[in-house]
Amino acid sequence: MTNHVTIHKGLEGIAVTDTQLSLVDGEKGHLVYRGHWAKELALKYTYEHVAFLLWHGRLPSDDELRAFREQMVEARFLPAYLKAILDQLPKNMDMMSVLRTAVSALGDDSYGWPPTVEQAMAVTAKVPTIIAYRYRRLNGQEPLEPRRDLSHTANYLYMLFGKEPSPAHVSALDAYLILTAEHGMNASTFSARVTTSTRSDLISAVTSAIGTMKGPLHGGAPSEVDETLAAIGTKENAEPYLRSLLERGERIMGFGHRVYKTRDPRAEALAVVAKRVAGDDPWLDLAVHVEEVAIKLLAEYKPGRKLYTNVEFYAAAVLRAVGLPKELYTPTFTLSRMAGWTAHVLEQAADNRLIRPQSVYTGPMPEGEA
Ligand SMILES: CC(=O)SCCNC(=O)CCNC(=O)[C@H](O)C(C)(C)COP(=O)(O)OP(=O)(O)OC[C@H]1O[C@@H](n2cnc3c(N)ncnc32)[C@H](O)[C@@H]1OP(=O)(O)O
Ligand SMILES: O=C([O-])CC(=O)C(=O)O
Repeated sequence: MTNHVTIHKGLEGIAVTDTQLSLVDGEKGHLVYRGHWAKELALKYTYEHVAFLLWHGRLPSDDELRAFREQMVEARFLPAYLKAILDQLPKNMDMMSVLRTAVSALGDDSYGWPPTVEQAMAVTAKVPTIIAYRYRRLNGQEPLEPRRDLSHTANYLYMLFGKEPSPAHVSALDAYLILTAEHGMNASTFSARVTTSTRSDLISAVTSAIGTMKGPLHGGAPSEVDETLAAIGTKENAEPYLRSLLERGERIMGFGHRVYKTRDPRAEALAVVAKRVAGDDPWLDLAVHVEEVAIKLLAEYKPGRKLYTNVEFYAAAVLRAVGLPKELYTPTFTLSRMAGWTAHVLEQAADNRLIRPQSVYTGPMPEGEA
């Protein structure tokens, strides 16, 4: 019977659920969160507004936002046992593995089934504190407690660098966190939904998602964009460098997308944010040139594949401009996607069906009758 099953490797083009959370239109290059253009949300609102929107289905009133912020602030602090775990982890464990472990360790019995908005908020609020705690320890600095008077985004930068960030840096990072908060059935969100579909808890779902986010074909790309630019070094070297990469059959990080067959609308928006926050950085000037050359060469080497800039290319530019080191690019992407993953967990749980696709066995059969 399985012989008649069609195989869809990578589940390309297969819809596994309906969703109220986001529309990713790959042909038109549109991204909508619950009836709002993501790029407009990024210009007008804060991360807290968008988390509320994703979890509750509408933007908050002023009073609701105030109460919501207070709850998020209360949830930012790490329990002592988690700090002790973080202190025990080996120094050579990368930040995504640290996050996966620390988030998993939060999973006490307050995270029982069914998942709730309170649970989503409790873990989302702690992720910046976990990253900053570990970052400062690794750099030989005393970790800082969260500040109650700062927004989610400003407090993250404060806990990392020990000084209140400039409004320009906060609004640039908010724009990035909003633009990457949610993105349909991407690989890590799918992981979260598969885990939830077994009626496992929210912490387990987020832990699955973090493991999936880590890979260089998904959330791991922006630090590799940084490395590519560093290796290119000068505008003159862009074409020979990228050509030799493509000749060797390698991929140019920050380009191509499973859904977008045009420029990713988030790349469009982040290029504007990057220009605003890092206008005279020669790195950005080089990035704009590299983008132009990469698109030209991808059309030459991969005709008809429609490979354009994805979110990760200018994500690297914005994250660098606000002072983040490249080992924090993917963890910061993870921090933003917490709102999207947990919103999907809530949506999956509300109308659950076990996700269990088929596979086609191609191995040998045992000899003799069954
Ligand atoms: C937040 C995010 O996850 S955004 C994506 C971040 N990832 C990256 O930037 C990594 C680089 N990009 C890629 O690897 C891919 O474009 C992906 C994984 C994002 C999407 O890949 P898929 O939908 O599976 O596309 P697929 O692998 O089928 O690629 C189609 C063709 O284009 C090529 N291609 C795709 N992206 C690239 C790239 N960045 N550089 C060079 N060639 C590429 C493939 O080699 C393939 O060529 P072929 O048909 O000759 O074999
Ligand atoms: O949608 C995808 O496949 C990857 C992506 O851009 C994201 O998760 O933001």
